[in-house]
Amino acid sequence: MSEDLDQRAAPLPEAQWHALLEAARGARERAYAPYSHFHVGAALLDEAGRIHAGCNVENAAYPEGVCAEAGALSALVLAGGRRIVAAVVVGAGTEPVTPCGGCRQKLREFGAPSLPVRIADAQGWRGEHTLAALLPSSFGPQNLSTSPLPASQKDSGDAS
Ligand SMILES: O=c1ccn([C@H]2C[C@H](O)[C@@H](CO)O2)c(=O)[nH]1
Ligand SMILES: [Zn+2]
Repeated sequence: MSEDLDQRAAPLPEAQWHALLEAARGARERAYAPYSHFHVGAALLDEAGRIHAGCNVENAAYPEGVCAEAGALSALVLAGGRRIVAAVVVGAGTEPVTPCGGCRQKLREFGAPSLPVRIADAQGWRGEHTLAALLPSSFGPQNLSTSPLPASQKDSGDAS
């Protein structure tokens, strides 16, 4: 196993998970969801150890609404991040909120199949999934000859 894969396999310290949870909860409080009333917050840890948060932003033209994960991803890219190391999504109700299909693909652009995605609600953690479990047999940057990823960061589409 390469050093790169070893690093990704190392579990994230709980203190960092907690910081991500707090960032996602804070973002969720800023959600603009007057139509669904379903407030979501997300936080992403990048390769430099920085946390980027986002909330869902709905629109009177319903399909133009943006998910919390997409907002956090934009913040990560704007800050110069290129890798997602860990992700947290915080929803509202009693059912855990996992990222929608579109967001799973968006996360795949900057996250390895081994990316851990934790789900939480007001009570606390509700589960952890790899991106590979959420998006099996995924299509990612490594599938294109124009992939922006260096060889060391490419890994097979479905490995977790
Ligand atoms: O993982 C999810 C699931 C849903 N939503 C948003 C989209 C919409 O604004 C509202 C209801 O689907 O929740 C997110 O932001 N992230
Ligand atoms: Zn989404």
